[in-house]
Amino acid sequence: MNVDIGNALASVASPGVSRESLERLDEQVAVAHERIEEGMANEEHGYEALNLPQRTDPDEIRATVEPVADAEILITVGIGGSSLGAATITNALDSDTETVFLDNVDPEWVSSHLERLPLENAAINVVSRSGKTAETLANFLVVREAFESAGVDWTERTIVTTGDSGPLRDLAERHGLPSLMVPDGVPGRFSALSAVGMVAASVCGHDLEALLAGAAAERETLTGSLFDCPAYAYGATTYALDQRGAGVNAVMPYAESLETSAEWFAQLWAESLGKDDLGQTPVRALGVTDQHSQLQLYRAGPRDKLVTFVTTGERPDRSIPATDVDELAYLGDATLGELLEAEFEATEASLAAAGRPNVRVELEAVDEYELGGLLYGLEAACVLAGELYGVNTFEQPAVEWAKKATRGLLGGGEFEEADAVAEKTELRVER
Ligand SMILES: O=P(O)(O)OC[C@H]1O[C@](O)(CO)[C@@H](O)[C@@H]1O
Repeated sequence: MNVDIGNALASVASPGVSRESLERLDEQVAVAHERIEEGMANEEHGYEALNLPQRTDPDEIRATVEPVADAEILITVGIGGSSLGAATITNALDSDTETVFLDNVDPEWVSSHLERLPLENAAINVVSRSGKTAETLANFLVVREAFESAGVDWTERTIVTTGDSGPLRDLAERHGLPSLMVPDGVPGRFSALSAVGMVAASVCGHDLEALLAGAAAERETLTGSLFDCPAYAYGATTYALDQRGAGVNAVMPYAESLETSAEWFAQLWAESLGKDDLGQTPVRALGVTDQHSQLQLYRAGPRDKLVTFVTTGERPDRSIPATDVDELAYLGDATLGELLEAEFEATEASLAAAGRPNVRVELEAVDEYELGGLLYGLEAACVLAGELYGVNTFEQPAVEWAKKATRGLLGGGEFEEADAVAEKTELRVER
């Protein structure tokens, strides 16, 4: 990926970061880079994620998924990092395999999928690093029952990716299910380039080697200066802007195929950096659509935002039929792709003209190589930002309270805070 941070400089935007500030910050980037390299060399928890390009084994993944390689439909049961990486990859690329991601326990939504899908042509990709996430296990039990009701032997259609212990590992061993390991030291939101994200990619027929090659090429760009490394330029610029008041980061890919990548980024950024009262709020946006939804706020609302555009280079285009409608004469013989590109450039210029900081993350295409580079590059940017914030990038303790309260409310274990949930303050305004 390439990064253009020009529209985030103080000379054009407020909040903005001066070139001199970035040069001073570059000294911290160099120190942070040393720490990152040390963490990678020592295979330390979290930093290990940046070693995935050489750790992940495509042959092992392909061999494991071979029993379901013919699936016309792949149902992935997981949540957070155990779903979003796989969804980012498979939603970005064309495949003959239909993918469904059950990453919520909305009964109507789960039932609507299971009732419409021909389960005899489907496979189950159940993913959980801990192997005990309530939503994933609950949905898996529901999906398994649906397969049984349809007379389909789920044990012949299920791939498991989990840690070396826990309920899901036990289930895989008990039923002799094909399984893969979630690599040690890799938090879920950093695991897209492991089996966690690549089992689905493999079943969909995508080029695993190209995904890893793109990531490996991005790994090679990690140097001690933000001026030589796109990932560090992005991580350092977002940090510097947050320090100057841009507490919101709206990620706006100009491609439907990359919409899920903004959802994946939201977890990566929020769960890694949102600690000790610090962190930048990710917003999922989409170009051109959110020009008609959120752009008003981005251009004229509070000066508390960075907009991260993601552009995609040349892609298949489609012509717009000629028209005699006078108001549309400006379209001329433009294509849809040319219209989208013009809208992106106009929106980028609109924010710059209004002094609103924005950064362009550029892909050359939407293919496995570029996707691997994007995933890796944004992960490296996040690790750098975490070093600059001084937070523990790779843990997420704040999510545990609600999990324990949920178990308490369902009677699944002693949890004094469950009473606090029951005693919540109310001021109901009823119709
Ligand atoms: O892969 P698991 O263990 O099911 O966890 C799913 C998700 O839940 C979290 O642990 C947060 O609760 C995320 O960090 C993780 O990606």
